[in-house]
Amino acid sequence: MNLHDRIHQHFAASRVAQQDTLDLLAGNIELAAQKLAACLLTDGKLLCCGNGGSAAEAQHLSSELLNRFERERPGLPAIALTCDSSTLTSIANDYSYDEVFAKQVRALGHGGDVLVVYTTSGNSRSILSAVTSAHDRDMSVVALSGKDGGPLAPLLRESDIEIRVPSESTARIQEVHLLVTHCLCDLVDQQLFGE
Ligand SMILES: O=C(CO)[C@@H](O)[C@H](O)[C@H](O)[C@H](O)COP(=O)(O)O
Ligand SMILES: [Zn+2]
Repeated sequence: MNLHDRIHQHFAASRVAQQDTLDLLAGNIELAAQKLAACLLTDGKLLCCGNGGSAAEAQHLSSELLNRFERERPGLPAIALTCDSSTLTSIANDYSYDEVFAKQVRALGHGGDVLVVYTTSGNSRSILSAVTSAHDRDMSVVALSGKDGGPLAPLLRESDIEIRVPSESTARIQEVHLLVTHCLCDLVDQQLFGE
């Protein structure tokens, strides 16, 4: 296939992944936005994490909340657990990489906070540990995932929300995660600050 055709193929596949996700998961996205707004309205905060491209997505969400999304409004409390290299390297060095987010969740998380995890596979052990720590702290979880949900899916509780993008492609899942993230930001602003 030539380069031009490959570009068309990428855009077409991304559109399909977006539409499939809308058809399947609009209700879950709405529920997740309601959970995040309820958390923020009761003085809770969001802790966000992911690996690789998903680390960038976690930081994208926290920065839209801490700073602003599309309108002028006060900053909202969200922390990306992916940013402090001293903390990340020391936890990985002294314990294991699997603990890099979980230890921060145990230190920073309180009941009523929400952990937002991004993982395209549901396989990343650092994410599984973070979810277990969040449950230990009486936090609930919003999981943006994909593929078959991996071992993350059965770990989630009834009160958690999974937004599992129906695709097998890491790149496509990440692209849809970003769109879902922007939806969540807009729906949070709408619930907290109105039109
Ligand atoms: O961005 C990409 C590929 O698009 C990669 O960096 C990818 O995020 C990394 O391989 C991650 O470690 C994958 O983790 P996960 O999504 O399976 O939890
Ligand atoms: Zn990527």
